[in-house]
Amino acid sequence: MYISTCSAPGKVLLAGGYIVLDPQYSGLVVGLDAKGYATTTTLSSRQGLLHVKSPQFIDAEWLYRVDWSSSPIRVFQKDEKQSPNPFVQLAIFYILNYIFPSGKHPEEWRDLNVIIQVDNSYYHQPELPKDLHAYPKFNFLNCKLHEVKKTGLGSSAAMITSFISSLFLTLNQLSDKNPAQPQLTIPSKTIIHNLSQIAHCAAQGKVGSGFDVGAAVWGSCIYRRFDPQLIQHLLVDPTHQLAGENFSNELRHIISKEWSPVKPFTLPSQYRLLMGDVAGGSGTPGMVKKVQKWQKENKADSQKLFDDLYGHVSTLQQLFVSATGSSVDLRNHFQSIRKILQSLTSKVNVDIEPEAQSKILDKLEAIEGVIGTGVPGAGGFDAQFCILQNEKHGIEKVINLWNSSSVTPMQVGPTDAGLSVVDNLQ
Ligand SMILES: Nc1ncnc2c1ncn2[C@@H]1O[C@H](COP(=O)(O)OP(=O)(O)OP(=O)(O)O)[C@@H](O)[C@H]1O
Ligand SMILES: C[C@@](O)(CCOP(=O)(O)O)CC(=O)O
Repeated sequence: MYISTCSAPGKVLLAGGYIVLDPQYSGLVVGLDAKGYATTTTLSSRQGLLHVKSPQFIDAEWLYRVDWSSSPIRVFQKDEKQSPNPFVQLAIFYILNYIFPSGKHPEEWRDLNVIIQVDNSYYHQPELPKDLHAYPKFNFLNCKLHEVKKTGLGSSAAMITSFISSLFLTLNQLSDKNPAQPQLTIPSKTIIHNLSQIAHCAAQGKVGSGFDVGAAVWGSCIYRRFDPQLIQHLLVDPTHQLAGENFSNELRHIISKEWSPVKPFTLPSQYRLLMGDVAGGSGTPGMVKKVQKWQKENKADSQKLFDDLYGHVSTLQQLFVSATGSSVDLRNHFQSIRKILQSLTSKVNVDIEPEAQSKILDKLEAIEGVIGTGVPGAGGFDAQFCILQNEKHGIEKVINLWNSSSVTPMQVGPTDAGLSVVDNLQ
């Protein structure tokens, strides 16, 4: 029996929302120590079955059957009544077609059991009962997956990346005559990154910037989008998974390339990143659509606004990376970014920095030691971020302000580590 657990970090796009969709610009992404985990165990049967379970939710269990007779291999949900999970189904589709390009039922195949777990910070948690000191590491949320309130840390990217990674390691162990301890090397991480990006785009039905998958594999980074044309022809729909005869070869060809290298990034240790959950969440795809429509209709105005925005985002990146920026410089750029996003909010008429969030962010900025605040990524009602000097006094003031503003301070911090093998998941 083989068993492997992988973990992938969550993300916060501190600066670069919307512009990061265009490869001429880049975004500043911090990886978070809130992680998604997947544990794959081999079974003794070999019927072409994969049993996947997400025990933090009601009815989150899926049984898949592999159809080895078609080319490419297809993956069907056995119980039609169970609500589909295209992210999981397509992750299986892409990894199997990558590992078994010949399409024949492989001799070494063993049925698989996969458990998905994610850290509590990904989801808004109910208030802690008085008699409980803390929730268990993977709290049972007593609701269905589609009903949960997300905080915006990138659950689907962390899930899909850790899932593909643990399947990748287990299937390689099965194929290997002398299997060693599973390890993630840079080339294997590149393969897992590329497979995860394709599966994630196919499940979302569109090619996003992919910074969340980038952070899930590489951790904190300066992220530049890959060319969407690279993968467009490899996106299949979750239900039929129809593709040409040569699909697996094309997939392997594209997967083996390095698409767009990320630059690693570390938040300097004199600063602290805090996150506050506003129990909202936001509909990123709808917001992106509205911004893109406005862009098309207002070419000159939007070009200027995006260029101005990137001016501040790229200077921030340089100041952080070179460690040359004074806190006053950093603060000025963070404030300018907020101003531009506020102007985008009113031009597009979409809540990128909603008034309710602005009020709290303004108060945060008035606290001594705070250098930057905002609603990350697409904005809206996702959790707020606050970067400040790593000093007890200021941190306490931020926490007190959040507590008195119905914002819940979150138990998350930055991590530079990306995708990892976990030896002992408690
Ligand atoms: N714990 C989980 N178990 C199984 N599937 C999950 C889990 N978390 C996320 N998913 C899959 O990802 C989908 C959510 O994807 P969606 O793109 O809406 O979230 P997201 O944008 O990553 O969230 P966030 O707001 O955290 O960035 C779910 O419908 C499900 O298919
Ligand atoms: C608006 C956008 O640039 C960022 C979305 O970030 P988030 O999912 O809100 O963290 C979209 C994208 O990059 O795919």
